Amino acid sequence: MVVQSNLSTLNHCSSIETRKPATVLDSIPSINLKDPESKTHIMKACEEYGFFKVVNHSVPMEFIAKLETQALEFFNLPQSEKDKAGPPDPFGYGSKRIGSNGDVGWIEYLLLNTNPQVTSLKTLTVFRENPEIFRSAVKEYIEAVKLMAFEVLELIADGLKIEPRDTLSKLLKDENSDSCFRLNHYPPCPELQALSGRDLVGFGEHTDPQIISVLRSNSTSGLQICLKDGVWVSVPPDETSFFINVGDALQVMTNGRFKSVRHRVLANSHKSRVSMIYFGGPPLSEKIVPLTSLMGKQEESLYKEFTWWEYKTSAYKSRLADYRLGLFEKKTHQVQAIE
Ligand SMILES: C=C1C[C@]23C[C@@]1(O)CC[C@H]2[C@@]12CC[C@H](O)[C@@](C)(C(=O)O1)[C@H]2[C@@H]3C(=O)O
Ligand SMILES: O=C(O)CCC(=O)C(=O)O
Ligand SMILES: [Fe+2]
Repeated sequence: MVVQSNLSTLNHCSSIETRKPATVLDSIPSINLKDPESKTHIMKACEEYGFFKVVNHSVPMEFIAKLETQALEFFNLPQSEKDKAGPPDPFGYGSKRIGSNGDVGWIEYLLLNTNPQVTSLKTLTVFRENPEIFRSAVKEYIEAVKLMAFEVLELIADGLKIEPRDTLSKLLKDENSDSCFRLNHYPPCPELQALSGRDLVGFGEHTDPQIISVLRSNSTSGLQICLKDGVWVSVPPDETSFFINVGDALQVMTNGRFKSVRHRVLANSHKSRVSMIYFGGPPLSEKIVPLTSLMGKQEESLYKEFTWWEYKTSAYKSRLADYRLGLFEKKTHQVQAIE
């Protein structure tokens, strides 16, 4: 990303009016994975926020640090080098444009497929420029984070009293799981101060379409989540912990008991933010339906039946801020919602 130092550059990105300073959410549920009560806390967090922090996890800090160094090494390459790994299709290197439907942000990123059988040519370009070190840093990080995601999904299954307890995690363990991985870099934006009263959007508001996302960032703030009452709150960064987002697919599988969390990232005027996110999705052919054992006797699904492929195809045609699940809700419930 070429960081040009003039205000006209900022006109290409969206800016939003925000209350300054934004409320900082110091009550973010923090789940200690080693706590025997963690499943109860996770349930509350998923129902209240669709979001929580994970501490006392077993992902080695060394893996995290190594990948962050590699990511920065990549993002510090000359623009012409980075462009060789783009444009994203959706995998590969992207700058300022997010997705292919007109969304923009103060960001550059690498989007990678975690399924080694489908590594795209562009991804290979990234690795060829920085051969084995980058590739192995990505691999060891994803492997460790996946284990943590499985553990979290098994605790969720326990909390929901779903049997077997790998009902959810097996969707991510499947060799055909349609998961992906993203390295985001938000360069500092000193001109931001001139946009008095406004904030520059790094990554616009959205929900993640998958089952869960596991996010780790450096110590630069910027992430905000939207609470049930529509208020946006800042999430204090914590470089040693992970943040979990409930995704749209998990909202459907719990028939709306859990809500996917709306979140966004605002640019920072003087510090760069680096984040790494694993998006755990099911195999493309998987039917995304409420889990039978969760449904009450008379309870009906709020959603039409669809496969992950159908949802993902539709999601990737949408704009970031769209309410993607709307197209898959049963009409009767939409009418009820309006009444
Ligand atoms: C604007 C878009 C970018 C996105 C695909 C989409 O059309 C709508 C969903 C977006 C999102 C959000 C979560 C993840 O970052 C992502 C990789 C995903 O699966 O859905 C992105 C997509 C993307 O960047 O291509
Ligand atoms: O970069 C971040 O902290 C969050 C980005 C995000 O929400 C995403 O990539 O889907
Ligand atoms: Fe996201």
